[in-house]
Amino acid sequence: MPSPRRNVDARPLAASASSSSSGPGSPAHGGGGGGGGGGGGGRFEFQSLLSSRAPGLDPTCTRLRASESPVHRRGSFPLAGAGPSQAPPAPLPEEDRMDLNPSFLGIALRSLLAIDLWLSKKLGVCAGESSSWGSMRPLMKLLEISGHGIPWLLGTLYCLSRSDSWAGREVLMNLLFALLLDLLLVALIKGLVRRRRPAHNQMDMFVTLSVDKYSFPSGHATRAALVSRFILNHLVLAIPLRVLVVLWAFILGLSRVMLGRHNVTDVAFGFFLGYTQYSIVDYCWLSPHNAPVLFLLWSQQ
Ligand SMILES: CC(C)=CCC/C(C)=C/COP(=O)(O)O
Repeated sequence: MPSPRRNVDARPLAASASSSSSGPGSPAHGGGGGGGGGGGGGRFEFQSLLSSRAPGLDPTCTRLRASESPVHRRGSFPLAGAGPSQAPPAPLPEEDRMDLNPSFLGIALRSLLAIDLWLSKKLGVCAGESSSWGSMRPLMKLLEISGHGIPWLLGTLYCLSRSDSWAGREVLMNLLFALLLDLLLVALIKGLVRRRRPAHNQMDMFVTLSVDKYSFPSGHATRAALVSRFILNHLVLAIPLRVLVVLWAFILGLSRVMLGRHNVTDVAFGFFLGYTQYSIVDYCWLSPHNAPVLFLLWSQQ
């Protein structure tokens, strides 16, 4: 089991350090302050800086435990002068390490993640009854139902059963296909990514699937983007109604974060995915020409 102490696995460096500039007078020499000390005598602090700058050192020296926060890294390793009698410790397993010199992309992603978590927590103002906007929670939950999969699936099936024109049936059949594709893709990605919902979320949602314990991407956001793009492209609506459809999608996405159900990136990616899903549906548009069996079967119902 990894030690709870925030130690950098820099043990191979000890030998190099003894022959280089590090010593009791070196700035890298910690003297035990700041929690880096422990067994094995004196310890070096801030080894990450030292090892990342020292040329020719073993790159494995620049690694630390993966469970540690990068902002709290604090290196420590036995003093070079601790004596050659100490047996060289076994290296940490690869999966228990993390690069101390992450790429620019790594830094950018970590920063984005930190901003995402911070912003999502700030915006989660309806996460509980006692939250600052807790009184708005019932309204947010109503919005949640307006973007839930069940009313959309049942509503589409109902309209399909009532439709008496081929054109109407074609559009509804494609909406049904779009909704099913959305459920499938979201479940697949949620199952693959397995990002937990924010800690401040109360899991009191109306009918969920097992993958809905995960938050990335937001299924409501994908549906909002998909359905609103579908409606705007296939229903002839007056401008105010078109604006209302776009507003509904946007507010539904925002409400996911306000309810504490999602982080901002879950919703942003959900919008992107829903928008893309519509392009897929449009590309594979089902019609009596390319899917005659489907339409014949339905018309015999
Ligand atoms: C049971 C059916 C048919 C759909 C589940 C819909 C649902 C609960 C999606 C989760 O949405 P979020 O990812 O936005 O929380």
